[in-house]
Amino acid sequence: MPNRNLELCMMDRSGGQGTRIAVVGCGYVGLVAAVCFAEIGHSVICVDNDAAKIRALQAGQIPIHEEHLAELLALQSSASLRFTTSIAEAVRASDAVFIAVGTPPLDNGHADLSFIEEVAAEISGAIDSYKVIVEKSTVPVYTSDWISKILRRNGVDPSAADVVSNPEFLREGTAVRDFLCPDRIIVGTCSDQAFRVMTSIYGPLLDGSYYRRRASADFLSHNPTAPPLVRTSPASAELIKHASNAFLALKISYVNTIASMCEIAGADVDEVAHGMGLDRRIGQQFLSAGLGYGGSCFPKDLKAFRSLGHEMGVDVALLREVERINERQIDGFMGKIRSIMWNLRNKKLAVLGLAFKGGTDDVRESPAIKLVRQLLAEGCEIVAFDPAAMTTARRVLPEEGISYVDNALDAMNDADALLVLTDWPEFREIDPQAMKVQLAQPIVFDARNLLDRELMMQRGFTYVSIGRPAVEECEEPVALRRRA
Ligand SMILES: NC(=O)C1=CN([C@@H]2O[C@H](COP(=O)(O)OP(=O)(O)OC[C@H]3O[C@@H](n4cnc5c(N)ncnc54)[C@H](O)[C@@H]3O)[C@@H](O)[C@H]2O)C=CC1
Ligand SMILES: O=C(O)[C@H]1O[C@H](OP(=O)(O)OP(=O)(O)OC[C@H]2O[C@@H](n3ccc(=O)[nH]c3=O)[C@H](O)[C@@H]2O)[C@H](O)[C@@H](O)[C@@H]1O
Repeated sequence: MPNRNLELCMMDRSGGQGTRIAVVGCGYVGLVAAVCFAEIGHSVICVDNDAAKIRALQAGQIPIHEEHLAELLALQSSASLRFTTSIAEAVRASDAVFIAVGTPPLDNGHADLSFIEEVAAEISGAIDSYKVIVEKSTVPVYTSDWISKILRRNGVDPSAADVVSNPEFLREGTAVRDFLCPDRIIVGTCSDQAFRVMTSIYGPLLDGSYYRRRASADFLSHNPTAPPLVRTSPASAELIKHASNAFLALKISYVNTIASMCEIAGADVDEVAHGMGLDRRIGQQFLSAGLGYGGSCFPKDLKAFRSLGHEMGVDVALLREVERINERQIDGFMGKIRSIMWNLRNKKLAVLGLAFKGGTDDVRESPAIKLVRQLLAEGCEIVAFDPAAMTTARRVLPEEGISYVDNALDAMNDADALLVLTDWPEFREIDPQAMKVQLAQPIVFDARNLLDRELMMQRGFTYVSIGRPAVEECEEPVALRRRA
């Protein structure tokens, strides 16, 4: 059967001109989207109301740590990608306007949509020809209806703009690859005209031409395949995004519950998760037990989704339980630290990892930051290292009781124990012998099951991880030192 979407997109791209795109919001999503749209052949203008950020971007500096973003930005010409603080200028210069501003949580759990409203109102004033307004930010169902209402209230003729929901599924740390090689592209719209513009924008991915052009690029996944484009109603598209994030969070809380059972049963959660994940209906991904999920999205999106369900009168106790399990992970890990270290006051602890996950400088809702705060409150002395998140961590952590060093081994120097809190792959490469030389006591708490448990056991460490039997040091009694 002919692929109608593909035909449409090939028709649209026959001139090879690309689409004129504006992206509002130069954050983790907006900036990645803007650079990637330019990379696949469009002419992009990216807007932010943070003038310092725009100045940095105009000078070729990337304000976030994201693999491959800088090299991709450097590949774009000033004609294919430019930056401005003016929404009006960007709207006039484009056919599609992507809104990628933040949607942080309000105190009551709902998403704060005031940035979206502000931007929609500003866009309205600049509409001078037909535009597709694309909701890229994660928003509750019916937000696209509200955006349409805002446009109309600000005098935009209904025939002059269509609002489309096109949720984003990229992950920080692998954002470029995720954006360019997505599992699916969701386009929620009732308008055929808007749908044609969207298929044209994603055309180079849908017809595979972009993958052929960049055949050996290391920022693409190995053997990328053209993603399916799924057309839905706007409401379904909005729900797909929230429901996907909630499901992934649910998987993590589920495996963390299984990890607690493994600890009591003397089983190994990594083995259990592997065995479960081989069932294709379950899958291997998002079954890593640990400190729980963090980041700028899962915690806030779960809250927003639950608040929405509650408002709809739907029983969302399942989602509350996912959150409760997640919140308990930090306390559970604190308990493990106490059970080995006894008193925490004046203990010197080396911390590896502050970001909410490996591969990013983002510390928003980072479980590592939450744990460090608790340790500091209990009187520990912390020496921390993170390959990318030290600057962002300094902004949110207290100044007292914590110092930062430039590499992992320096953090361990004379420490009573090592804590691995973020899954940076390079932490896996640290030589256990070198660790042992540095540490005052060979004690390791691995909150991400990153290190090789067998090896740690062979090398005589006291090694505590998640959902795996603890290895108690047995060569000599642990003589925990206290500092004055
Ligand atoms: N961070 C992630 O991995 C993902 C985030 N999302 C969603 O995308 C949205 C954006 O998230 P992030 O990029 O992480 O946020 P962010 O906070 O990194 O970036 C938002 C940007 O919007 C700018 N902004 C705010 N108000 C503005 C205005 N009136 N005019 C122009 N610029 C304005 C801010 O200055 C900031 O640079 C959120 O809804 C989030 O849930 C979706 C998928 C992945
Ligand atoms: O909406 C969003 O913002 C994004 O949220 C997540 O992406 P991200 O938050 O960047 O990172 P993830 O890789 O999903 O990790 C989230 C948290 O879960 C934790 N996690 C992840 C996987 C796992 O198996 N176990 C686990 O504890 C991570 O350490 C991290 O703290 C989703 O994976 C993206 O699809 C989505 O677009």
